Amino acid sequence: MTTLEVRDICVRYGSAVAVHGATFTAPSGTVTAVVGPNGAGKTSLFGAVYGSTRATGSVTVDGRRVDNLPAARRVREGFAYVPQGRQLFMKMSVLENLRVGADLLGLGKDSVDSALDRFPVLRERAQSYAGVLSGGEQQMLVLGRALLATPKVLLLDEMTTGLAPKIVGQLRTLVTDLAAEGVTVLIAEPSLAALGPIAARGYVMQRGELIVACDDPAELDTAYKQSMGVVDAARGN
Ligand SMILES: Nc1ncnc2c1ncn2[C@@H]1O[C@H](COP(=O)(O)OP(=O)(O)OP(=O)(O)O)[C@@H](O)[C@H]1O
Repeated sequence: MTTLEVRDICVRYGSAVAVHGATFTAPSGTVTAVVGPNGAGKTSLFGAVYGSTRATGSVTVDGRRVDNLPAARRVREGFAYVPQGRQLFMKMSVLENLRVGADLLGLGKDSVDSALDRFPVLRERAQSYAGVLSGGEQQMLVLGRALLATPKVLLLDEMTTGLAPKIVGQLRTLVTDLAAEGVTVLIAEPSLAALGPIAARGYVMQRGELIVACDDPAELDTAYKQSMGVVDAARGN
């Protein structure tokens, strides 16, 4: 069981501060949400946790510091990241995309078979180019690739953007299942509506800071709307 502890993360791009002293905890077996508008700093924060974005502060998994490790080493420590924008090899087949991912991670054929077991639609389309898949199928392929190494900590950046409600429902079920299997899931979305009820807890991010922490999805939704000025802070509706 993996608890992720993130303390005092700062990300700077030149003189601009994108993340300012972000501190949070993500326990295993739960989905922890980070919600905030575009430009709030969610992607920069996730990059800092995964190790692909230069940052200061500490990242600890089950008491072990990993912030001194580059992203490639954090992958070996059980981190996986699904970035925004589905970065796939569009002119390679589904199978080739998974095989390349497995090769990069030094994993065998079994890992590819397990990924295809989890996503039957990808098995059906194994020989299709990634570029001809629907948006939902592409997102499943990116997720399948991220799951090849059976991660302990899974970072999902705007997983549902632009997808049909049916696909969003399937992805929510998958994420809930992964958390139930003990994966520490961290998910960034511009609003809670996309997540539905799957996040047991979460944080509101605004202008580079985590401004509210909530242990309850309804509370998080209200806090987010209040932070955006959508509801009256005093009345909470
Ligand atoms: N590589 C970069 N160089 C300079 N500034 C950047 C870079 N990446 C992000 N920023 C800036 O940092 C701030 C936070 O961006 P970030 O992408 O982390 O936010 P976000 O909440 O993920 O937004 P979005 O949902 O639009 O991706 C923004 O002002 C953005 O313009």
